[in-house]
Formats: sequence, structure tokens, C-alpha cells
Amino acid sequence: MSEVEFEPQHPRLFIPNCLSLQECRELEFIHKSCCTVGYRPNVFSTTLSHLIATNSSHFIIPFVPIRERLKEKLEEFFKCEYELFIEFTGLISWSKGASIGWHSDDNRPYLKQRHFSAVCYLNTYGNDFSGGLFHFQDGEPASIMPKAGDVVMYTADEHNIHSVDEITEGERLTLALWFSRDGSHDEDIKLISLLSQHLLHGSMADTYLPLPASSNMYWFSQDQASDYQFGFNICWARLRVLGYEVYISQDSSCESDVSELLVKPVRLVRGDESLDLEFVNILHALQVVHFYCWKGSALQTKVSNIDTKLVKLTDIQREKISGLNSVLLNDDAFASRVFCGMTSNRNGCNCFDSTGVVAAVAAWEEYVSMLSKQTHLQLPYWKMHESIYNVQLAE
Ligand SMILES: O=C(O)CCC(=O)C(=O)O
Ligand SMILES: [Fe+2]
Repeated sequence: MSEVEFEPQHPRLFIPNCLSLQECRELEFIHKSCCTVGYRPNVFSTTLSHLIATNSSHFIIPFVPIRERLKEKLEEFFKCEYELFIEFTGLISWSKGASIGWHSDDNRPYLKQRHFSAVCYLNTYGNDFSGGLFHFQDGEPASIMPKAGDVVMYTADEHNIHSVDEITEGERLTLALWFSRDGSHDEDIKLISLLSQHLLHGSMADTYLPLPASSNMYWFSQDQASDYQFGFNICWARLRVLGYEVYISQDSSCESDVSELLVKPVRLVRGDESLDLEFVNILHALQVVHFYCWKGSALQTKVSNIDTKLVKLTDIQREKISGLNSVLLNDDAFASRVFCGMTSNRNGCNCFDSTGVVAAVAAWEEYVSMLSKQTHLQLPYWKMHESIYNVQLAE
């Protein structure tokens, strides 16, 4: 589909390939390793304030040029006389069962400040998920088949009533932004203030290790009640669907408080082997594993002199993991239904590529420390201009 011309009755714009596939993959990595429960059943989200709260502020950097590009396109196409403000930025994934009926995006009294919407598709219909087609009630285009990199922008009012079909398989991922003409709803001002508080203490070196939020933010149950009996821990489940488990060596048992378990050091386990390397907590392990999934074979070039062992699990360790599994995952099939990709894409390999994962630990560290450095360098300019923008710094 190509760009759609401006129609006064239905002010909207479709932009094919607005984001590069590399940008889509990077945001997918961030979402899958940082997301929390969303605002509706089977929906998960990663907001910028959640990133800040979990010591992962540096992941805001990849969003910056994309937000700028979208805002520019929007202001130009809709001929905005005054600058717009970004009211909300978030990565949103929908799992099997999620859908939304006809609505406009400003359809609540507390959403009236939303004047424009932008939805960026980060993965592709038929490849990564099925169901999930987008429809406008009137006008053209009548439907959109999500494809990684494509973007749709529209006014958030009754001229653009839309819906999304139920997801029937896989996970549908988008970057959603809302824009406002009203500066008092500027997300940047709030984010800069949070960033300033969070980055004030601590040296650059220890600011990039993730710190989990309170445990109920990672607890998913279908009816959204934080019911520890009928749900699962998102971090635990995300690792599990990729074929990994974690072992917590410090005195941990099924009776321990879940919040406490989340901040304990962990070891990665695959099958009956564990990697002889400690991660600071489950979020750290999850980020590295997803980094490994993102970079894949590109990591192989860096692994010549790595010497980290795989160790056979003892029966006692296996038992302990089973105990934690029964508490944190509960129902394996439920977690798989929510997080597994399309059946056709599933990779059956169960070997532990320890060399690749160890290479990912180092490459992840290099990547996040580079982002962290960028954040520290740019923040003073963001504060000065009360705006998050791509500061062009001399080398
Ligand atoms: O993800 C989409 O295609 C649109 C989502 C939507 O309509 C909304 O979140 O309000
Ligand atoms: Fe919507």
C-alpha cells in the first residue's frame, strides 16, 4: 500500500517503511526484555517511565530519532501551525485473545488532550501473528495489514473510528504515540524530571544494570486480578518460551516472597545444564537472552577466546527449579499460549549455545553502556530545552 492522500473527512496518513527493520528489531528487543502488564487483558506494554523506573533509562535512546521523525511527518502532513507535544510513547504487544472494537482514541473525558495518534507496526501479519488486522470504519484505507516498518497516523477524534481484530496466534507488536496541542500534557517534561532524579546518584558504570519493579508489575493473569494462583511471572515465562529456565542459588524456595526472588542473582539453565556465570537478577538474564536472540549469528565472530563452562544440574537443583516453576509459571501451557510465536516459526533446537550466550553478555554490556553514555551526555541538553531530542554532539 502506498501513502494515502489527505481527505478532509478522514484525516489520516499511511506511510510504508517509515521505520527500518533494524529499528523494529531493536524496539522488539527492548519490549521483550522490559515489558510489564498492560492496560487490558492479553496486552503488555513498555512505557518510557517504566524504563526509567527499572534502571533502564538508556533504552530511551533508540526511541529518540523515531519520535522526532514521526512528529515531523505528522506536523507537516496535518499542516500544524504550532508545534505538537508527545503525550505518550509506548511499546504495546497484543497476545492471543486481545482485540479492540470501534473507537476513537480520545473517547474518554481524560483522553481529550489526545489530538493525533501514530501507530508503528514492528512485526508482520501472517509471519509473527495472525488476526490483528486494523480497520477504519469509513474512508480509505479501509483496512491495514500490519507489516514491520509501516506507520499509520490519524486524528484521534470521531473522524477516525477504528478497530483491531482479535489476535488468534503469536504476538502483535506496535510502537504507539499520541500527540497533543496542549503543552501541559507534554510527556517529555515528566520524563526529563524522572530521568534527572534517577541519574543523579550512581556512577555511569552501575546505572545500566536493570532493577525489577515491584513483582505485581510482572504478574499476568487473564482476568487481570493479581492472582498468584492463576497467573505467571512475565520474566520467568518469557525465558521459558525460549527454552530457558533460571536457577536461584541463594536461599530461595517456593515460599519466598516473589519480589525477593526477582532481585536475587540467577544462573541460566537449558535442559539439564546450567551456565557457570551469574546474572545480577532475572531481568538481567532476560535482557541478555533477548539480546542474543536479536543479534544471533552476528555475535559468533566475537567468541574466539571465551571459556565459560556448562555444568550439569544436580537432582537437588532440578527439584528447586521445579518448585519455583510451579509457583512462578504455574501453567506452562497458559504461558506458551500468551508468549509463543507462530507455530510455523518455532525453532526446535534445544542445545545450549553457551559460547553465543556468553558472547551476548559482553556485547549486551557494550551496547547498554554505549546507550547509557549517550543518555548522560544528552540529558543536560534535554533539561535545558525541556525536550527529548537527538542532540548532535561532536565526537
Ligand atoms: O494497534 C493498532 O493497530 C491500533 C491500536 C488502537 O487502536 C489503540 O490502542 O487505541
Ligand atoms: Fe485506537
